Amino acid sequence: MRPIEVHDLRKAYGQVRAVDGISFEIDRGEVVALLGPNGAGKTTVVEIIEGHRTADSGTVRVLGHDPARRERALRERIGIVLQEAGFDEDATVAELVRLHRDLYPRRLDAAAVIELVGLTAKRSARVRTLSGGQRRRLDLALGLVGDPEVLFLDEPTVGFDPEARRQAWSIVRDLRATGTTILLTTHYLDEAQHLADRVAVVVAGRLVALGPPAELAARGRSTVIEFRSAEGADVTTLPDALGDGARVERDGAGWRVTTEDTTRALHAMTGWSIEHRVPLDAIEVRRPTLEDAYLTLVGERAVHAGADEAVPT
Ligand SMILES: Nc1ncnc2c1ncn2[C@@H]1O[C@H](COP(=O)(O)OP(=O)(O)OP(=O)(O)O)[C@@H](O)[C@H]1O
Repeated sequence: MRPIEVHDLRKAYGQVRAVDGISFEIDRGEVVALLGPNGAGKTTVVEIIEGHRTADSGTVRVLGHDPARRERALRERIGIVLQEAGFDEDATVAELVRLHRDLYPRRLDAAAVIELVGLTAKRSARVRTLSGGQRRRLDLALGLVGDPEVLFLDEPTVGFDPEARRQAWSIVRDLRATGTTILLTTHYLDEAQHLADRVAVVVAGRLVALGPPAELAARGRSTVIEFRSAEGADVTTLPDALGDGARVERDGAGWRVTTEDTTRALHAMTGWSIEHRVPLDAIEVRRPTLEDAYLTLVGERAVHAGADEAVPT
């Protein structure tokens, strides 16, 4: 038995098939990141696994229990770190952590957890005086203090400064090392790349990819060629010059070409550049990252589904 088992999960809201047949399992001590555009169905999947929503069909087991039954015996063994959990604003950080700790049979030391999330200096501060990032650290402390076997993290580092982010990542890695099973949602692909043993990409209620980040990034044999061009340069004829074997996309101040035939693409691009007098400034040829793979996956699915709302985030 694995700590999390999900089989053919389905959930519709009226006509919207929010979750449309999703299956996956997570091993003990494994970190899985759920990725997907806004409205893809991630929250619905996670909340069904947490026992906060009920599925229309399919089976879910968390530590062998059906979470829909909301048994105390299960709740005591899982930790949930939500965004914007409601707190008693007048309580202090230390009071809240201790109160929370008392709900669990397996407990960590409250002061140690406060230290772990970097809130020791704020331990006597009232919740209402905390900054946004400090509240999120408190969320994390409350999720950890019951020493959970399975931990759910909902966009755990939104609003964190870069140092706090690194600190949160290191906490997650330490937890994994002690055998905690972690399911997290994130829109930060670098976070998924750093933390996740496997990423699960959900688009329009379906799982379109599941695997280690490096494996997903290396899927296919494509290469990414990036360049900048002067303000107002006309790049409209470049796709024709490249033909069907390459994709051209705007990327911030520059352009990104994705191709499986690097030599041919570079040849076509330099020829086009000279002919049209558009210099390929800061040209760079690189292996695709998880972000490239994700954008390709989400872009393809959006085209297939005809869903113009499936915009990558
Ligand atoms: N309570 C609800 N009632 C009706 N429709 C809902 C409800 N909850 C979610 N939906 C719809 O189900 C789909 C999936 O929503 P969900 O919140 O699971 O997506 P998500 O991947 O978590 O999105 P985000 O990244 O924006 O948080 C969306 O089309 C959403 O509008």
